[in-house]
Amino acid sequence: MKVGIIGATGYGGVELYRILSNHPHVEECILYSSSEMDVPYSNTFPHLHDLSDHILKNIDVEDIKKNIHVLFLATPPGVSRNLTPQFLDSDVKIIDLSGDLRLKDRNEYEHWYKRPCVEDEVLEKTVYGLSELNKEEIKKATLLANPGCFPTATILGLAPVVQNRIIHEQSIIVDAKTGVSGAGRNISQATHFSETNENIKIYKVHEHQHIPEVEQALFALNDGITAISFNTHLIPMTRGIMATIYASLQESYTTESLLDLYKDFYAASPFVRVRKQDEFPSTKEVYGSNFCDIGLKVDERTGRVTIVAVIDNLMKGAAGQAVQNFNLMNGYEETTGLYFAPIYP
Ligand SMILES: NC(=O)C1=CN([C@@H]2O[C@H](COP(=O)(O)OP(=O)(O)OC[C@H]3O[C@@H](n4cnc5c(N)ncnc54)[C@H](OP(=O)(O)O)[C@@H]3O)[C@@H](O)[C@H]2O)C=CC1
Ligand SMILES: CC(=O)N[C@@H](CCC(=O)OP(=O)(O)O)C(=O)O
Repeated sequence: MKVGIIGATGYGGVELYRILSNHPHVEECILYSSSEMDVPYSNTFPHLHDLSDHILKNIDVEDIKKNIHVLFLATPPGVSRNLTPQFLDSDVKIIDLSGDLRLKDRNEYEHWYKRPCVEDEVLEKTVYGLSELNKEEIKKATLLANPGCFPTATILGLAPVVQNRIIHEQSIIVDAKTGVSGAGRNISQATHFSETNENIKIYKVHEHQHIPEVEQALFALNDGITAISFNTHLIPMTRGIMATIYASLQESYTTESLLDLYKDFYAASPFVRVRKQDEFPSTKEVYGSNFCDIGLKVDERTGRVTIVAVIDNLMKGAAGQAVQNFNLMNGYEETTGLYFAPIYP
């Protein structure tokens, strides 16, 4: 299998390379850049010195069509919208890590991403790639939208109680935190060391582009879902997302019964680990891995449940999940090249 990565010089791209260069079914990994051509990849990433002899290639669509079986787009929003349609007449399977193809309603995309949406033909062919909810569809996909980092943690944290109508659909509040690598490799004032170190900042208040993605996925599980409250915070760490989720219970449930429900719901999902009673996951416990760990506790005083879901934004939130989808799309075991322990401490 020959794979290509466009955006290989970014954080999502180099994480894809880390996994795919050790994947047993990948014979060749070709790396593309729109800004650095014909130079060794290890010039951009010296930590790959002696490990990679790859030379960055120019993005030539016709050449990719001839040489690549699966193409990963680890590119900023707006790039896939232009590139993906050019592959519709080919056999190349596309896995897009950006938000360009995730929303089925083009008006929602244009509202939240503030740019024109891809054409309908592309949206219709695209499968949303959260394997814990739609594995069979993913197996048949040729065009795949890899979920966003916050939506991955939030949807996995909520799916069992939403689908089983255990919570009041209008009561969902998501308080999410992310490490700085979620903003990509480009330098900006918001991610500058002096702005992030010893600091915590809320951002995109009520305006985060992941809100419609979470609502779209939850609505597919339960048509009573309306608008959710969802906010994000930037905190001084490199990797990791924690979504702390609050919702009101329709009836009284014990923590134990909800944990059992989650364990059943995710019994066939190798990358979701439901924690024991009174054990809550931290981001370090999934660092560098493709796991999503979930803990929860019922608050009997308020009739609400607190659910905590953690992921590594570059793994289960991006590259790891993209390879999980790659495995399913190509008939490999879902865990191939991905089932390893987090880096700890
Ligand atoms: N970082 C994260 O945790 C997550 C990111 N994502 C999404 O994944 C995508 C990649 O994110 P991330 O790796 O963090 O971003 P980065 O900014 O780190 O990297 C993006 C790469 O895209 C390439 N690029 C930029 N413009 C173009 C263009 N016009 N055509 C082709 N390539 C281009 C650049 O490489 P070059 O200049 O060499 O072409 C750059 O290295 C984004 O859409 C992001 O929203 C999703 C989930 C989590
Ligand atoms: C820290 C930080 O800025 N994180 C980004 C993550 C977004 C992302 O990954 O973009 P997609 O829309 O392609 O999923 C954010 O909150 O917007």
